[in-house]
Amino acid sequence: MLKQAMFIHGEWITASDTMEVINPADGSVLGHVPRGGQDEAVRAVDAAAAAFKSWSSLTAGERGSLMRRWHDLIKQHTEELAEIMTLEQGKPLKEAAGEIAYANSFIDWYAEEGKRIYGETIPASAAGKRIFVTKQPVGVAAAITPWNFPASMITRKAAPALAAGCTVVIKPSEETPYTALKLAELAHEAGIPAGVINVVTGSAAEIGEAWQKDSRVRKLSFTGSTAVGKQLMQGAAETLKKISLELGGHAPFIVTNQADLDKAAQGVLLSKFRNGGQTCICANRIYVQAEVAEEFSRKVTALASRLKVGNGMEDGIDIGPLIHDEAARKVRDHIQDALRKGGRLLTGEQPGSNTSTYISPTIIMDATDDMLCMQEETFGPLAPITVYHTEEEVIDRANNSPYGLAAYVFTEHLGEAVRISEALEYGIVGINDPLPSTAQAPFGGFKQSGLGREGGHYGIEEYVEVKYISLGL
Ligand SMILES: NC(=O)C1=CN([C@@H]2O[C@H](COP(=O)(O)OP(=O)(O)OC[C@H]3O[C@@H](n4cnc5c(N)ncnc54)[C@H](O)[C@@H]3O)[C@@H](O)[C@H]2O)C=CC1
Ligand SMILES: O=C(O)[C@H](O)CS(=O)(=O)O
Repeated sequence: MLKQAMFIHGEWITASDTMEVINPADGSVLGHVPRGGQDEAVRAVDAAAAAFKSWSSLTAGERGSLMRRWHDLIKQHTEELAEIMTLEQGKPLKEAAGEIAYANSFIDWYAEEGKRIYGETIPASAAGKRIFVTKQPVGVAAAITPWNFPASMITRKAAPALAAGCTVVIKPSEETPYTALKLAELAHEAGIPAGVINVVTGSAAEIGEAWQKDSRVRKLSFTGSTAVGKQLMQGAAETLKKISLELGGHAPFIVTNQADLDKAAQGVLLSKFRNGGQTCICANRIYVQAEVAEEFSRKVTALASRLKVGNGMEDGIDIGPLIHDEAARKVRDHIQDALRKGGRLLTGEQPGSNTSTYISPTIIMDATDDMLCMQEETFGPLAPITVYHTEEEVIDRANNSPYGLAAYVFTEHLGEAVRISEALEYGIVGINDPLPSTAQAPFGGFKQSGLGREGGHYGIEEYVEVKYISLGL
């Protein structure tokens, strides 16, 4: 089930130098994948460059049909893919199966969208000329992806790339390579030609550097931390690649005194504790209007305290382990800092009570803006709640962040919803919706949360070049 090899030009490549893949549920070794480096990175670009001409020469319909077969195989293998994901990433099986469906929805959507990469004609200002605008695939696209969504962060890049006629080289996170390798195996089984999809495992720095320097790589798409994103952007500048960056977030979650408090409390549960809080768009700062603060905090605490934490392979688990000890340590640091600065623990992790990768959903009331959790992304199951008084105040506090990925506002008042959502400096705003992500909509952030969009017709534009043809008659 777990491929212990890289996938380049339709072949499984092993190596004597390998990297351990750890099961976050118990720290056991799941297997070993090749520690690829510069040579393997270049070999993958060789394969993708060699396959580009034939792949881009297919019609969009022919590429779409092959993508449809890939989609159908992924659907048939959902159970196996979900098990692989839970073993290497930790999320509960039901959530992993949900991610497989979400990942597959990008293949489904872009198998069709490739047929709608329209150009245009423009009335020429000069007599005897005709102006045509066409769109062509950029070429070899490199995708570097994170561990928190091991399937969907790959297909959110590979699907539009393939549909547009590009070929791809993929480096999954060293924490979660097996999901990516299984997706590549199924693509091969679907008949997607050798070299169109290549997966390289190994040294992130070496592989990343090789792809940044390689002029044949015309597009770099990255999902991960803002720090690494900035580094890749600098490297991509050397050969002026097109770049898409989906980076960190620090989402404000606003509950006004006009909110349906049951809906808002459920919204916190879905936004904050999905994937154990290890998502870039989960609620990080909860702002509740003073008049409803106590009632709301009681509701959300009652819901959160019922969530079951444990090994994602077991039935009935709502929150699995965090990805590794370092991630768990950061969450505990945020909890202890908040309590030291006057936060009130409503439910969850008592400081010093636990050092494992399992952290109970934790809610802290009376949060203040000087707390670490109110300034930097926690990436774990901690929900700090702070009170606000006026609409102007909450908009200013919500926007006071270097991040601008997702934000949420819960209110039943239409005018309030429109005013606040328009004033929020975020690329994604959920109004009474804690789960906005979907294949047909543009996902991406303002400020230091990234560049470009993934999903929807915006997402395929990232993989084409616009060509203007001027015809003199
Ligand atoms: N905006 C979004 O959609 C998402 C943002 N993130 C952000 O990423 C962070 C958590 O994910 P991580 O995987 O730990 O992020 P990370 O940035 O450490 O790693 C992401 C990917 O980049 C690779 N990488 C790391 N250093 C590299 C280098 N020097 N050159 C080339 N590749 C390199 C890693 O191997 C991995 O494949 C959080 O900050 C989270 O907010 C994560 C997922 C989605
Ligand atoms: O990496 C992430 O956190 C994802 O982009 C969030 S989502 O697309 O699964 O909502």
